[in-house]
Amino acid sequence: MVLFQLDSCTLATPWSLCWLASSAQGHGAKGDNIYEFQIEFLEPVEPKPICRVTQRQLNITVQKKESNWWERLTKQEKRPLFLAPDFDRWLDESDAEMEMKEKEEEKINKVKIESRVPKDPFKHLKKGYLIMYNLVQFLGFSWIFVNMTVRLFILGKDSFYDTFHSIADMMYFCQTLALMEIMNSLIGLVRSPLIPAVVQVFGRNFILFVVIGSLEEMQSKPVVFFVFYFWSIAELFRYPYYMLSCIGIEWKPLTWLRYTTWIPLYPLGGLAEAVCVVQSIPIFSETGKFSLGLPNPLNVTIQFSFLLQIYLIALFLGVFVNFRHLYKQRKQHLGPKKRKMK
Ligand SMILES: CCCCCCCCCCCCC[C@@H](O)CC(=O)SCCNC(=O)CCNC(=O)[C@H](O)C(C)(C)COP(=O)(O)OP(=O)(O)OC[C@H]1O[C@@H](n2cnc3c(N)ncnc32)[C@H](O)[C@@H]1OP(=O)(O)O
Repeated sequence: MVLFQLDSCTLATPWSLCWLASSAQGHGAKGDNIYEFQIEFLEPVEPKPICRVTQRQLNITVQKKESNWWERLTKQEKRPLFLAPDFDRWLDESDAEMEMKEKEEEKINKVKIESRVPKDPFKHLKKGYLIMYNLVQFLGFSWIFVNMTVRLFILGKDSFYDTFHSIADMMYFCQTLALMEIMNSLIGLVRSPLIPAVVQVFGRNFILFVVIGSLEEMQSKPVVFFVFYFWSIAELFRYPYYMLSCIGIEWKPLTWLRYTTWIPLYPLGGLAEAVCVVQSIPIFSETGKFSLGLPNPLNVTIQFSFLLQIYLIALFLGVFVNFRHLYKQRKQHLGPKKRKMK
């Protein structure tokens, strides 16, 4: 390794701007010494080279006065012994021409595509709305998560029993607002397919508003803690990911978290929701709440607890549908990128 301390790096001789003379103090093949070199270029170059000293090397970038092809680098025909080409960055005439052609074609294609796609006059409004929507949801779910975590640390297991009473209002707010996700998908504001969004939002809201919200007996059960906790952890990564994507920023660790945390959380969340439903069945049976007495000669009543048993199957299917959807999304965002065919 050669360590240099750069003393000077100049283009010498005022009568011709063809020289690069450099001198540096450092530790190299001749120990601590002053190392110098001079190059006389074939044609004139710009007078101010860019010098950059890194721990490993000294980079001097010299620009040609006129951008044309030189037959060789130095005026003297024989290449100086200390000079060697860097083939990693080497370009010959045909490489450079190809590169220029590709760039031009890319530019033309971009202009063609842009002129084909009609400009959306509400683009900024839509983006503004999505940023605000994601920000509000992020703040809401962060509040839920922090509140629950702090209560868990302070109260321990006791916090399980009154999760609903301290969190419900914010959860109602966030989950009601989440109905917009169905709307966003329906009007094509975001690229989410409709079915996973419907399954997600209705599935959660059914648990929140009907199974827990309508039965006081359910509200003090510890399972509520787990349902709310699993929901909120996932959203801590999802909404900031969306927010950044709205402004065209991708932060790899966040993308990874958004498309990975659901792997344990989705089955756990689905399981907690199923436990909720199972625990509510005897309560709905006893109270007869939401049971439908149909006006018919046999006097048949459709028990809500029976519908809940059917819902358990739907929940299992819903988890499967969304798990598959999220798996596809993960592959698309984190899987190996497909190379463009030339
Ligand atoms: C009416 C009958 C209903 C019957 C229901 C019956 C049963 C239901 C059972 C339901 C079980 C639910 C269990 C569940 O509640 C358990 C849990 O949630 S546990 C906690 C863990 N959960 C999660 O991690 C899931 C979180 N939720 C989601 O991921 C979404 O809601 C989901 C719809 C599942 C998937 O999202 P999406 O389809 O949107 O995929 P992407 O995130 O990849 O987004 C696709 C592209 O759209 C862009 N996008 C989407 N939304 C936004 C936004 N708000 N702002 C900006 N951009 C957005 C996104 O960037 C992607 O674009 P690109 O591909 O270009 O990157």
